[in-house]
Amino acid sequence: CFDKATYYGIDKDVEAIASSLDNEDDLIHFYGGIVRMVAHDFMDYDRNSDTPMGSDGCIDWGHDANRGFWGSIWCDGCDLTKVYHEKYGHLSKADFWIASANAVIRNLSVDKSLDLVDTFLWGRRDADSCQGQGDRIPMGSGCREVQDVFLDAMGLTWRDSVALLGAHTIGKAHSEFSGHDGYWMPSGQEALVFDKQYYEELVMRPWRARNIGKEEEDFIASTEMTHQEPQMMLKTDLCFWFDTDNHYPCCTRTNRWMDGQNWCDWEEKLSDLKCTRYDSDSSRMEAVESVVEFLGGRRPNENNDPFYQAFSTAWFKATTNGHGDLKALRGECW
Ligand code: HEM
Repeated sequence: CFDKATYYGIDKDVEAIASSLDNEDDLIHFYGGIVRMVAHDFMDYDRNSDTPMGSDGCIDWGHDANRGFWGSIWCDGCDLTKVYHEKYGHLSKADFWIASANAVIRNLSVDKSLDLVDTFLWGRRDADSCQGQGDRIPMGSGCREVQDVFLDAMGLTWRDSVALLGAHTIGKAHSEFSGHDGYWMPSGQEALVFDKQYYEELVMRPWRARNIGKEEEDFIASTEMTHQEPQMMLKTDLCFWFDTDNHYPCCTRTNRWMDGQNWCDWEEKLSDLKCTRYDSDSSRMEAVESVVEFLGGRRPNENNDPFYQAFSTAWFKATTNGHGDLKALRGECW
C-alpha cells in the first residue's frame, strides 16, 4: 500500500536531507541529480524493443552516460539510499525515485505550486538487470537524438520533449561527469528554482558554440568571459529554437561587441557563422511553437502555468510508459 501520508513523508525526508547540506553546489547536485536519475530511468524506454525497460529502478551505474549518480545521489552510504532502506524498502526503487523527484520539483517550484501528487501512480516493479540501458540514454548531440529517443522510442511528442527538457532549469553539468560544464541558468540561485526560465534563456541569451570538434560540443553564453561558472546549453536544448543539427558550429547573435571584440569570437571566430532558424514547414516547428507557448505570453511575465501543465502531462507519460497496471495513491493505508 502507498498512501498520501507516505508520499508526503518522502517529500519531507528529501527536504530534510537537502537542509543538511551547507554547500550550494552540493544542494544543486542533490536536487538536480534526483530528477536526472528518474529521467535516466525513463529515457531507456523503447516501445519497439523486446526489452522495453522504462521506469524500473534499474540504471547501469558503471556506464559513462550515467556518471554522476553512484557515489553522490544513490549508493550504500548515500543519504537518500539510507532513507529508502530504513523507511521505504517496501516500495519499489522506481516508485520511490519518482516520488523523491516529485518532492524536488514541488519544493523548487514557484510558491511550491507544482504538486504532482494527483498524477502520481505507483506499483512499478524493479528490474534486477538492464543490460544496454546506458546505450539508450541521449548524450546531447541534437534534435535527431531527441526524435529517436523521445518521439520514436518513447512515443512522446515534440511538445512533451520540450516540456521535459525544461527540467534543465535546475541543476548543473559537471566536467567530471558528462564533460560539459556549467549551469543552464545564469546563477546557482536560479538553478534552484523550477520555473520557465530555461525557455527565456534559450531565446533571449546570446549563445556561441563551445568544445567544437570534441565529444562534448555544446554552447556557452556569449556574455561569458571568465569561464569560472559558465552558463551553458547543450545542442539538444538549443535545437528547440535553432537548427543546430544542420548548422554547427555557430553563434546565435553575431552583432554584439565589447571593446572592439565581437562576442562570437572569444575562442574561435564564429561571427560569420550565425545560427539558423527552422523553415516554417519544418517538422521541428512544433518544438519552436512549444518554446513560445512555455514562455507564457508577452515578456516580461511570471506565467509558469503553460510550462507546469505541459511538464505534468509529459512527466506522467514518461514515468508511466510501458506500465499498464499502476494504481493511484490510497487516502490511507490500514
Ligand atoms: C535529450 C535529453 C537529455 C540530454 C541530452 C541530457 C543531458 C544532460 C547532461 C549532459 C547533464 C549534465 C550531467 C552532469 O555532468 O552532471 C544533465 C543534467 C541534468 N539533466 Fe538532463 N538531459 C536530457 C534530458 C533530461 C530530462 C528529460 C530531465 C528531466 C525531466 C533532465 C534533467 C536533468 C537535471 C535536473 C540535470 C542536473 C543534474 C545535476 O545537477 O547533477 N534531463 N542532462
